[in-house]
Amino acid sequence: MRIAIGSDHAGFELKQELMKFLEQKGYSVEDHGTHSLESCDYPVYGKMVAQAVVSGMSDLGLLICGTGVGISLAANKVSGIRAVVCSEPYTALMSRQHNNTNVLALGARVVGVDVAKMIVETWLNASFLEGRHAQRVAMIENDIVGGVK
Ligand SMILES: O=C(CO)[C@H](O)[C@H](O)COP(=O)(O)O
Repeated sequence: MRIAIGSDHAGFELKQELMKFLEQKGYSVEDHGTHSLESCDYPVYGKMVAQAVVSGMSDLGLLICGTGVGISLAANKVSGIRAVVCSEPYTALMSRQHNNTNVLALGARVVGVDVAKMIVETWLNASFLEGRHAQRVAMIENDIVGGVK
């Protein structure tokens, strides 16, 4: 599986840790930056990783900023992206099973390295349950709720 990863300066150190973790587990990781602790703008990395996923270059995306919020908002602006911010594994699991999320965002100022690894592993090992959830995700994708677009 190919994973696109990106962060701003606040998420840089956690990104480096998670890249090592994922590579050790045999994932192919594409690093979209940032590449240092120098202050930078999270929307740039959110968009790059989102585009890698919707283009099919990567299967899933992993994003990290201080809280995970800004970078997930940026990713969710790209059509076809369903990004979730998680700070515990249960939401990560459900977001794959029920919402078919394709980007996971983490807050490096919120979760420690070990919890982050647990969240990432849970998310990657889960899969979409389809059934009733497919119809609901389609409503989001097509922006149709109650027949109103
Ligand atoms: O969490 C974030 C966005 O949601 C950013 O990482 C955070 O806003 C960066 O802050 P600063 O420039 O003060 O390091």
